[in-house]
Amino acid sequence: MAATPIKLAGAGAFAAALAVAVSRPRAVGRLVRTLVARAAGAPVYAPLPPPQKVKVAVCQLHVTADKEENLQTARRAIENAAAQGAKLVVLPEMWNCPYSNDSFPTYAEDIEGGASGSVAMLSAAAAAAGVTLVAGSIPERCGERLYNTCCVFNSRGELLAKHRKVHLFDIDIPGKITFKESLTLSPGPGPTVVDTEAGRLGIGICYDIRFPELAQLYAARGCQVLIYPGAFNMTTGPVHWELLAKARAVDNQIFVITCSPARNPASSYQAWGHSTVVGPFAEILATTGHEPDTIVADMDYAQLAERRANMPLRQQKRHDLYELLDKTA
Ligand SMILES: NC(=O)CCC(=O)C(=O)O
Repeated sequence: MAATPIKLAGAGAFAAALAVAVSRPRAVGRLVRTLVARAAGAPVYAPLPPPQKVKVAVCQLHVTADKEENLQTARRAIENAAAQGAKLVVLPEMWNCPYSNDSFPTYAEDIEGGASGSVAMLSAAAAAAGVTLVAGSIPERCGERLYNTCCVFNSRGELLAKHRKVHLFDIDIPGKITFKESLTLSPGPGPTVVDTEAGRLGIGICYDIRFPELAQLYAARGCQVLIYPGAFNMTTGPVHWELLAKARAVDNQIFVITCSPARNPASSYQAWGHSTVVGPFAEILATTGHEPDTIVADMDYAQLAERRANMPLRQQKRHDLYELLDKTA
């Protein structure tokens, strides 16, 4: 006797689930993908935090061959950013050493081992300033390999995540610029999404910005900001640096931050500079030239929903014609 109502309730629930599945196939697809990812042990991200405003400071640092000096410069910049009210602070690519294959092995540090002077300073500085710190990048040594690695700290100085540059900068424009990071560095294993007090961040390093799929993947995972510490050069910088930041922003209707070292005439690699904060309508919120500088911008995450409602690109995508395939979810 007791079995009948249970069976009926089961049939009712099945019918209801079938009705939802038929009327909302995409929602069901998302649910299935989430369950599969969870079963495979992949990280499953919480829904977006409520809209909030975040003041970001982007520190375009003067980088020299003197590592101690670079550490002090970075620490002062973090303090200065916090004094201006920033809750999120961003540093440039390779801020603790000259950007060169000769330097990477010499300046590399073992991040996991905890012996790293740069990481100890960054952790202490983030905690003292009470900021979320996207700490640019430094050369990381891990066993036999070197990586171009960005560490992210919370406001207690805890290391939240590490992004190892996924796309290595190997280019040859004869007579202009030739660089081959792969001579010394290994590519990182995949994308890095970090939930922080300053929002959900997707991290890329410099050349990573040229690959739109990585940015799309971050947007699909609910990132509010894409952050690219980078050191473009005097050939590609003038034509591509701002264009790429705006392109990633407008394609994904998302905030984009780029942070470069300042140009140093004494350096073998001349960085383009021009660190920039871009809004989700591809509008420049803050930018600078090539000198050492800290720029500050207010990001209002409510604008993400607003821009996406005004121009509903996500809903208008033709999923029947093309689809982003996230192989790491
Ligand atoms: N450090 C880099 O990845 C430089 C990338 C760059 O300059 C480019 O044009 O791309």
